[in-house]
Amino acid sequence: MTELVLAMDGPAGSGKSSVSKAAARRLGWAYLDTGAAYRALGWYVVQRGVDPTDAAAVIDSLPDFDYRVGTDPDGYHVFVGEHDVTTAIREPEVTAVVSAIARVPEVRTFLTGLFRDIVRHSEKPGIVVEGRDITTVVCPDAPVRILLTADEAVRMARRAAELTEHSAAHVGEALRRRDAADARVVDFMNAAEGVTTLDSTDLDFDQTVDAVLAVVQNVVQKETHG
Ligand SMILES: Nc1ncnc2c1ncn2[C@@H]1O[C@H](COP(=O)(O)OP(=O)(O)OP(=O)(O)O)[C@@H](O)[C@H]1O
Ligand SMILES: Nc1ccn([C@@H]2O[C@H](COP(=O)(O)O)[C@@H](O)[C@H]2O)c(=O)n1
Repeated sequence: MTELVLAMDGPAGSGKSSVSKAAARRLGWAYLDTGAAYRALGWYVVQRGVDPTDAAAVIDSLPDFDYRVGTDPDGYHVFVGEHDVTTAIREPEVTAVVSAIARVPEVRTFLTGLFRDIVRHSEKPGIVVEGRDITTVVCPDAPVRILLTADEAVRMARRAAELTEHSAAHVGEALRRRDAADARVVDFMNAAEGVTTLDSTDLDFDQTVDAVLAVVQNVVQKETHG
């Protein structure tokens, strides 16, 4: 049973996945990427020939959505049924439809239940859970809650630096469009009460991971020494 939850939210490209994974590795904790589930559902409905903007049809797909995700930061795999979709869910075709899936309230309720189950059944001493509504909806009582931000231009530059066949302008525009659509559903640009904002604009990757671990350390010390 997991003792400690580190909840992390932030906009696209802020570093949630990579920083959470590295933090989980350093802490010896589990790691849960919640965006992977929204992406996998997007992949699944497209495979079934369902229009991702047809909310009723998407809801009809939920009972057969057989989703499994690894929580080991070193052995991370995403399955839908027998299909390993770890790579496929990162393709631009899936990224383009995921916000339409994520705005359906029934989808959010279904996946939130699934995330809470995974957290409950994790056997590591702690778990890092990252997404858009983890600090506010999925794990609002987590002892450590962080909003990871970075200036939009910096996030775009980091994304553009990744190997891709698309131009920096295209990558940047897609990121901005997705954030705008997602922000209509959940607020991940402003920290809720009690959530620590960590701005990584002027930090490199290792400094950002160190800053996350410092927040965790702080909370653990307070819990231990009162
Ligand atoms: N502080 C940092 N300095 C430099 N590069 C960083 C930093 N944090 C993250 N990165 C890099 O930025 C890119 C985006 O990070 P990542 O994929 O973790 O973001 P994300 O918030 O999970 O994005 P998305 O929501 O789109 O999945 C990656 O290439 C990552 O290595
Ligand atoms: N808690 C979450 C996590 C993700 N989403 C939606 O999924 C998309 C993909 O997320 P990534 O973190 O992999 O980029 C994201 O754009 C959201 O539409 C969500 O709604 N809530």
